[in-house]
Amino acid sequence: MHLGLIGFGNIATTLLELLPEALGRPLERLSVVSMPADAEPVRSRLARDFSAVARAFSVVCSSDQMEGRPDLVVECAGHGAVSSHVPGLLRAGIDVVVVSVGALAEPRIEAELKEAARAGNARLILPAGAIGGVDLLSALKVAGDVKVSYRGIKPPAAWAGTPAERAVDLERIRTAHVFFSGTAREAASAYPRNANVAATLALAGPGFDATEVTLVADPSAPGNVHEYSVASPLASYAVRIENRPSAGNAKTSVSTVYSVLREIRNRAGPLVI
Ligand SMILES: NC(=O)C1=CN([C@@H]2O[C@H](COP(=O)(O)OP(=O)(O)OC[C@H]3O[C@@H](n4cnc5c(N)ncnc54)[C@H](OP(=O)(O)O)[C@@H]3O)[C@@H](O)[C@H]2O)C=CC1
Ligand SMILES: O=C([O-])CC(=O)C(=O)O
Repeated sequence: MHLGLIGFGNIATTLLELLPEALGRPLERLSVVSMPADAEPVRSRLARDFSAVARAFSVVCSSDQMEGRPDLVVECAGHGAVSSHVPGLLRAGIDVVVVSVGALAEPRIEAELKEAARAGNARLILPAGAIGGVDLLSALKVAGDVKVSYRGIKPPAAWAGTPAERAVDLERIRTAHVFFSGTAREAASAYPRNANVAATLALAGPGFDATEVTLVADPSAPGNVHEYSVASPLASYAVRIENRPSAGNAKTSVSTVYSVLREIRNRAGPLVI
């Protein structure tokens, strides 16, 4: 398999630690798209820590410079990287797993990605990411009248550097504070590194403007907690997930990496589950 990776941060590097054992064999090639200033450090890190991951490596600064044709590309860089890199890959017929799902909250980006996938006969794959139960939601949606309400609860440090800082004194709060209530579109746009799951629920379910979102900073949170409920004429259910944050990024739950790994294993192995 030739795997492309856009981004070389927490998700990408944790994924590379897991890949050799998960796949049981090295990739044919790994192509990494990094920011220009990061290219040399990424090359050194690949040679030092990840030589067992692939038989060949390349590091480029733009997705159209990737050597050969990847079988699959994983975007794990952020909302900006989705609009710069993903439409071109899809138009070229390359399937892409987009982890920064919240980028689709911008209607122009959602339309462009769908148009590009159609034009290239490629698939835009949105992983479940830090949550589960998306399969049932996506199935129920077809029958109509599905309602989704989501609550994202993280320790205060995970909200650092976000607009939550204007509503809450993150360093001093002692109890849980709700600092945002609104739609999934508003949440995904304002919290691009923290509310991608709200976008995933919206896309699998009733859409960005009909998905209710509440965001909470809670010093007692047992990790990054995602709670949501689904009501539909066919079934109703509620989910609560207590995720461990990643060592490399408190905002990102480590299970997100395993969700990406699942997409790759489903692609590389004989069984899809
Ligand atoms: N669907 C889901 O459930 C979840 C989705 N996410 C999404 O995944 C993203 C990545 O998470 P994580 O790995 O923890 O974040 P990190 O910040 O650790 O890593 C992101 C990396 O991507 C790099 N990068 C940014 N823009 C580009 C670009 N245009 N081209 C190439 N590289 C780029 C960054 O470089 P630099 O630091 O130099 O800017 C950084 O090294 C998050 O921003 C979020 O959008 C996260 C968690 C859950
Ligand atoms: O990793 C998580 O817990 C969820 C997250 O950051 C997001 O939805 O963007």
